[in-house]
Amino acid sequence: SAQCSPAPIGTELTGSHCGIHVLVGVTGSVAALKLPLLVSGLLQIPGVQVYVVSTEKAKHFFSMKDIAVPLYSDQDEWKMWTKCSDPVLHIELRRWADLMLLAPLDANTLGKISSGICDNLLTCVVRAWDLQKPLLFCPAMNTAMWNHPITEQQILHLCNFGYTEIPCIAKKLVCGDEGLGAMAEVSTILEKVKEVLKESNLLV
Ligand SMILES: CC(C)(CO)[C@@H](O)C(=O)NCCC(=O)N/C=C\S
Repeated sequence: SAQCSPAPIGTELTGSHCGIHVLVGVTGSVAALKLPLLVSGLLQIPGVQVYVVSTEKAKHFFSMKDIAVPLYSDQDEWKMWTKCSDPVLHIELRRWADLMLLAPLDANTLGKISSGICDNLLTCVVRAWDLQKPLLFCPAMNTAMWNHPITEQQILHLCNFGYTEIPCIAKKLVCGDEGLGAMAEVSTILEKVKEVLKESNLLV
């Protein structure tokens, strides 16, 4: 589809827009260091435009200068909304997105989403998510966290909402532990996104 300049948030009325809008949610796993790689890979899918929503903790793992697309975080919500007639950022973002990709999804945010906690911009977007739109998530956490029984319970909750898991893989983790908990490879994530975009008739 024709390359169209991304309309700034707040001017987006609901209804059709050109391009495929992918919203990447990034949380505080060390796997967030892969965000620049993931974003540039997504931008190579024809017609895809990317916005990023980051938690505060995630920002420790990448540099904003390595992210060539708009990145929103908690303060943007409050900068944009000062009076009732102002746009609400997490609602504008849910309207803008055709697909949401939570990569990496850390243990903390997995827990919040599975129980409906929405105490920051990212979890508010997810809490308001239109379940007719695809939401993919890539768990990433220390092996000991992964092995705790609550992890499987919470992932099952997300799958029951209709979200798609891109399973973690076994690796020697940066903290030296060996085992499950590493985020899926970026190439795997990109293939899954393309597959889902085709299934949703967003990508030909
Ligand atoms: C960072 C990367 C991608 C390097 O290959 C890999 O180790 C990973 O996904 N780790 C995420 C697991 C994690 O958050 N560990 C936190 C403490 S061990």
